[in-house]
Amino acid sequence: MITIESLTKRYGTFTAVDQVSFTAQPGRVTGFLGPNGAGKTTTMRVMVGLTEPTSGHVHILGRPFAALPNPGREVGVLLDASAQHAGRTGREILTIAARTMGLPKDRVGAMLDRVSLTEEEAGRRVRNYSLGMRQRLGIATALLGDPEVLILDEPANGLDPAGIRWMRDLLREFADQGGTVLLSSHLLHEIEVIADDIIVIGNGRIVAGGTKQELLASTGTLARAADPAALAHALEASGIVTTVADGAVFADADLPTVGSTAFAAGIPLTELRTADGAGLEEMFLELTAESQRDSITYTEGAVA
Ligand SMILES: Nc1ncnc2c1ncn2[C@@H]1O[C@H](COP(=O)(O)OP(=O)(O)OP(=O)(O)O)[C@@H](O)[C@H]1O
Repeated sequence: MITIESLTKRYGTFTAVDQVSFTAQPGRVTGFLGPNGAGKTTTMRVMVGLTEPTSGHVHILGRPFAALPNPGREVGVLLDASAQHAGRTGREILTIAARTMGLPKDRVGAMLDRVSLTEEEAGRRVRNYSLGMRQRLGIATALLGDPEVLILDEPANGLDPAGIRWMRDLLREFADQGGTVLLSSHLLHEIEVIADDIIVIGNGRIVAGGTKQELLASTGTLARAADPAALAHALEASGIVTTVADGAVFADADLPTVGSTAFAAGIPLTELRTADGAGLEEMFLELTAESQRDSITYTEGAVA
């Protein structure tokens, strides 16, 4: 289990991560989705003690990373697959990591098998690896200590569709055995394919969260008004759960209910339609558009 509470990271006056809170549960794959620069890497670096937070806490298996007795055996981390020593072979990298963690040598061969790197590939220097091979090696390193928790930053980068399916199966198996997986991506489709739970971050703030089924549900209504906050407030006052993303209000209610509630509150709508399961996609597309920073509203109750 990973618990992030009110995490904030500022660089000077710039807030890279703003009051981020969420939980990654054991037995589940949690996807951390956000466009480039949203704050995913910064959040993950704070999780594993590489970046000091401005405020807030992260607990992994109930403790801060630095307080874990043998972090390598408890948390498998892949933050940058290209950061491996280019002059060493894949097998050498794993062997050194295994020695550092006090693991038996046969663990190296087992992990190479697990990530489908052949003998010949394991003997090649990493500088000659494709990005996909580096990701596989990075995942082998993360799995080496047989950890309970995996933290993987963009692990599907560079994998072809078959590679993404392979990773989905590997992470599924890991979670089915009770492990906690947190993986980030800037691609909605990748997260849809791999994750059970999805946390969406935009411009440093969490804008949505829940199970994949909840977030991709084909029910719900998208509405727009000149004052989206007032519309969201009126809907919430009628007991309708809403999420606001850059002017679009996603309401967990049918179209007539949203229309009549807005009408009763005297709020003219500029758009009203069934979300058609596109709520998450639409929200995400808007997040990826530029200059959204100050217009995203975090709605209490929309985040797991
Ligand atoms: N050391 C730093 N100093 C100043 N700004 C930083 C620093 N590290 C990150 N940032 C800024 O914080 C923001 C979040 O960056 P981060 O790398 O966490 O985003 P990300 O979601 O991982 O993006 P990507 O998908 O592009 O990797 C960016 O605007 C980035 O430029």
